[in-house]
Amino acid sequence: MRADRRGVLLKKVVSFLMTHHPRHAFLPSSAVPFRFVAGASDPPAAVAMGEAAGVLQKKRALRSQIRRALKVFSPAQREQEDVAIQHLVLNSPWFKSSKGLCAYISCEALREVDTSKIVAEVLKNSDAEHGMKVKKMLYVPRVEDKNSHMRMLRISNIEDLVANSMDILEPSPVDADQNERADVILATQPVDLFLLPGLAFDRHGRRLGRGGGYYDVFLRKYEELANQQKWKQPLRVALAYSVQIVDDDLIPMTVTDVPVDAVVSADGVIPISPAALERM
Ligand SMILES: Nc1nc2c(c(=O)[nH]1)N(C=O)[C@@H](CNc1ccc(C(=O)N[C@@H](CCC(=O)O)C(=O)O)cc1)CN2
Ligand SMILES: Nc1ncnc2c1ncn2[C@@H]1O[C@H](COP(=O)(O)OP(=O)(O)OP(=O)(O)O)[C@@H](O)[C@H]1O
Repeated sequence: MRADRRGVLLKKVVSFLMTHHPRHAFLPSSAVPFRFVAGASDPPAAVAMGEAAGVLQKKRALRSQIRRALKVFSPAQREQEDVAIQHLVLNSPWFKSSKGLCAYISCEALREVDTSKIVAEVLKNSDAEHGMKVKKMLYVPRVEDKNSHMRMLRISNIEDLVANSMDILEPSPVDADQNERADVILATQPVDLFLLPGLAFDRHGRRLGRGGGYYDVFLRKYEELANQQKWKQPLRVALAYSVQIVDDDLIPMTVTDVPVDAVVSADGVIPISPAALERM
């Protein structure tokens, strides 16, 4: 196929997906689900992998800007927002009704929105002593290698976590009885909620992570699994301090970047996708 015709065809496909694909139609950017555009030779690999120099530079600059803003963010304000965000999550119907979730274990040094209260609540509810309550499955990240490979492993106790080389708490691959921990990708039951970290977010669902690609790879993999299994897609909910919510034209999105359905900040929940508008 001639290059110009190929371009027109690609534009048509992209335009169709932007208006017809239910999970991504809300995002007016170049973020098209990877599997829809990764044809035999369309588009060129460099574009498909989204690593154009300009994009990389823009992402790096924005990461530095947000890191600086987080550094000067006052501890009192941070604590107030941590309390408000966790309160919003813990009291929301979509969290209360959740049967299984993947959440990050917040790291103080990275100045991430605190998840300790949420994690404690989920673990408390899955404790045998609280057998009357709804038991939620909790999966948390474990970095396996530097090739953007992260697994989400099930924990049932806060003691299941140990600090890794980056000083982030993560589960050991085996539990106290030397049994392999359940991996959410191999689980027979779906999760319905992801609580996501990141550096910057906008009101259209764009998300900028720390640059490892760990979450983008994982989220895409889980999306494919849910489609294969005919499970409902989990809600992707980002937790953000006020200084992490940026204007709409600042976060560049490429085909591998996965948008979020909603953002929770201290000011409230911002539902973005049709799924979020329906469920939140
Ligand atoms: N709490 C938490 N757990 C997580 C993640 C996360 O973002 N937060 N991850 C999500 O991927 C994975 C780990 N990836 C990470 C990627 C970068 C850094 C980090 O320390 N970044 C420094 C800059 C390092 C550098 O570029 O020299 C930073 O962002 O300040 C940490 C974890 C899995 N677990
Ligand atoms: N599904 C994928 N398949 C292959 N490579 C990917 C995929 N998703 C992201 N990557 C690659 O990972 C690298 C980091 O991507 P990016 O800068 O978007 O990460 P991030 O969103 O900041 O990090 P994270 O996803 O961990 O929060 C890039 O080189 C990107 O092309």
